Amino acid sequence: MTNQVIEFRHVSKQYDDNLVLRDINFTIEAGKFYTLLGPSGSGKTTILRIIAGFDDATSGDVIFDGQRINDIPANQRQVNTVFQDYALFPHMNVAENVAFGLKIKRIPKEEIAKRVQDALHMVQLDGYGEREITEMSGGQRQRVAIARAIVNRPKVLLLDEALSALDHKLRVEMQAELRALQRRLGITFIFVTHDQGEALAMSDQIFIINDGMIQQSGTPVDIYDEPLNHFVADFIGESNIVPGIMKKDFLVNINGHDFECVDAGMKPNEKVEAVLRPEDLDITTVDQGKLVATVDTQLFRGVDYQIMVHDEEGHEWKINSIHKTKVGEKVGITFDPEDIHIMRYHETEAAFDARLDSYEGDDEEDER
Ligand SMILES: Nc1ncnc2c1ncn2[C@@H]1O[C@H](COP(=O)(O)OP(=O)(O)OP(=O)(O)O)[C@@H](O)[C@H]1O
Repeated sequence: MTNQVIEFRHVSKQYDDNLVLRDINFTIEAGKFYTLLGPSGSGKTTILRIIAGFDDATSGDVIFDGQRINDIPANQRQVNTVFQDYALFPHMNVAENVAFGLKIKRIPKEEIAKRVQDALHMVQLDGYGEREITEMSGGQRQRVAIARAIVNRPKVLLLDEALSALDHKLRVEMQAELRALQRRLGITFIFVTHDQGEALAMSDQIFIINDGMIQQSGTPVDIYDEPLNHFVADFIGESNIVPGIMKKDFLVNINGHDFECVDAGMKPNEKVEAVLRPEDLDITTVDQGKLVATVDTQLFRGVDYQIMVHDEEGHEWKINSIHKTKVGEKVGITFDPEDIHIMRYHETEAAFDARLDSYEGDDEEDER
């Protein structure tokens, strides 16, 4: 038996005729940091709400510590949730906010005082108990919300877009702090975000969700280096995704050119997609290049240049390079065989593409 704490078995969720989760299966182990990552409306919050007991699965089993909990009410589950807006009580001070749930459970006063103090210590708010919520900054309120959740000693802490109300600098600080807190507490965190950088930085394990389905699960490095499909390759990091033909093992044809690669096991002449990350491509001279291209735009970004080029067949490439070019200049593009990542081509991904295009048109404000 593993130290598995939550399992979803064939969980689906339907609102009227809208199927928002489609046969979700996963296991969550004790003591790890998980992230549910996906675009707005993909079903992340619905998964959290089903774990918390705020929503029912339409079908399938939700298992917690080996028991089916579909019919167990939220207040009897060993999970707590930190909401995006923190949901603190403005008329109570910090300690009263943290103590609230324990008072309802009629826990003796002395024990409440001790547990509140411990929880505030965990989130580095020692001595702030008497402060009014209105006197706390955004980052401090975030910590109060976490203290209020961990004071119940849950086995699993659910965090729904918990950092999105913070400005960029504070958000990055809180990412590191949350990660450190999870390690100190040793409990499972399940964190929901649509920010891929946040997910890569914080997680032991990421579940990529789109269209009510898990597209891929794995460590941040696995997902970045070995995206399973077009959606994941496009959603995580930046990429050039180009159609290709796998001529034979270790040889792929892209835009009419043959390139050595490190992938094998496809049928001869199988249609594939090749992913090349901009940071794995570089600019060289025309005669040294594996492809010849013309520079369209160049953007200085401090550490490097982001260069857009088009090759002789007219295909666009994005390249991150420390080498400066000139707009209109003819250059060579280089990369190594291991920089080409081959994915099987799935017809259905045309549908993902269409959805992604409409998603990219939204800005973050519209997503909420
Ligand atoms: N109570 C509800 N009634 C009807 N439809 C709902 C309800 N809650 C969510 N949905 C729908 O379920 C789908 C998934 O929503 P969900 O909130 O899980 O997405 P999400 O990935 O968390 O998105 P976001 O990042 O915007 O919060 C959406 O299409 C949403 O409109």
